[in-house]
Amino acid sequence: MPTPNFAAEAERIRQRVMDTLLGAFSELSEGLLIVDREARIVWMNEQYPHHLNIPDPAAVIGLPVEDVIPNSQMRSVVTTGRPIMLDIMDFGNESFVVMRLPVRDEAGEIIGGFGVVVFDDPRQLAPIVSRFQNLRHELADTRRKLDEARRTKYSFANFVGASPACLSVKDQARRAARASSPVLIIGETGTGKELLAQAIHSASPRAGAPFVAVNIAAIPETLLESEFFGVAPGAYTGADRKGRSGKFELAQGGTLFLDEIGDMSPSLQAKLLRALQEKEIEPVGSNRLISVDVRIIAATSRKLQQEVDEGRFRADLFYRLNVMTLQVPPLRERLDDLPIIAESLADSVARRLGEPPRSLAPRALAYLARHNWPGNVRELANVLERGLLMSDADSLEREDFERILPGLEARPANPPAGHPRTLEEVQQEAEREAILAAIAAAAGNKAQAARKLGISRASLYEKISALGIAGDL
Ligand SMILES: Nc1ncnc2c1ncn2[C@@H]1O[C@H](COP(=O)(O)OP(=O)(O)OP(=O)(O)O)[C@@H](O)[C@H]1O
Repeated sequence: MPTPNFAAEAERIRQRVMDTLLGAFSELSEGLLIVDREARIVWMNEQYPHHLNIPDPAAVIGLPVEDVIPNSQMRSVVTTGRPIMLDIMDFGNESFVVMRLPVRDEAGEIIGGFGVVVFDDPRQLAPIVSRFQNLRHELADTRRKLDEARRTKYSFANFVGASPACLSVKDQARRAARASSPVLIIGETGTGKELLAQAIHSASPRAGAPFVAVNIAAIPETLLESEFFGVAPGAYTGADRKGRSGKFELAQGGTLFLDEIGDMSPSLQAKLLRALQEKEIEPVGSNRLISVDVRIIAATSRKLQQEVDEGRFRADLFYRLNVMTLQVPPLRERLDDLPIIAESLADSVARRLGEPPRSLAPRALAYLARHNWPGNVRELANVLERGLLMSDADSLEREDFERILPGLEARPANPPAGHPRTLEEVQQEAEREAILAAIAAAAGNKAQAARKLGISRASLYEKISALGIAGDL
């Protein structure tokens, strides 16, 4: 229990601190500043003008604080009434550690605020300041990389191919670039859907604004809504505490590419439809609507019309997205394009690997044309990269690819599109394609592929052996 003596002494000390604190700060601190409730400078201690390179201290009285200290946060303190207990403030080449507090009158009304430079010599705080500066540099670097990533890499020139099917897709894509309505790109995995989406964006009037891609199949369902619409400050604890912009906001003025739209859950489909109709989004945990001006390009490797017919995809969203539709043919249906795509990919892969360029022997190309290419152009790029790494010769030969894709000579050459086949052949081909595509999409994980296909792992293995596709995996 404090004695009466102690209580009196404590009160005396408290009173003295209250009376002299500001004076002590003023003497000890290299900077003390007082502003009124409009954030105009009311007073500064003697030392501060020297640090701020102010020749005539009297001349700054009455000026808005930012006119004198551009990075000052005093206005926020007097507007919100919230103190900023510790902050690093930059001024020219110097960094000060500062504390800012609001000042209230007897009735509790804010009448102004004061800011104190707690440390003016960053050397005293070298470890903290250098960590802060490193973090800031890392942040600037990450922002720059993000901006680069949001710029498109591809234009129509990168979509290689001269087959009638390819030329027709490119032609439609060019037309889509001139329009502003949504685009739906349908095609198997690796056929170049994202490449086309980027090319459309780069040739559109939105080219100067961001291109933001979201792969719906790659993001857990529980995170998709916040990924799309953002999070309001305070809605979550932890890393999202401060709030975060969603992909819609990040794509403001530009294009949002929604890959694997067929994988979207019904509840998110409803929210996406609302966002497209109203041109407004509501971040998670907020009741504020944000206007968005975003062009949607959606892509799917599923038969979306069938998903609609079977009730898995909303018809109204489908019609909204299906305004301009591009059907990208699989590689096996435009084998005429294989040599020119392979040449172009071999060059770019060699450049990326720092390898000398190689040619592709005609027999090698003929051998590659026998493959079914369930992973399409992406798979072709991967096979060429492996071929390049395995051989030092100037020209890649059929034998190089026999090692990577064994057993193709035993298989009949791919029939030209439209070649009549028996129903059994068609069924087997469809199963073969679905299985290879599912395994490619699951990056070789058979359990995951079986789940996607809706069959057990055992029956997946049975089918792989019955269809003779083990060599393709
Ligand atoms: N016609 C083409 N010419 C040159 N490169 C192509 C072509 N089509 C696709 N590619 C290349 O193949 C790779 C896969 O393309 P992309 O990612 O656009 O396919 P996707 O259809 O979006 O695949 P997924 O559905 O799996 O996301 C990329 O490296 C792309 O540059």
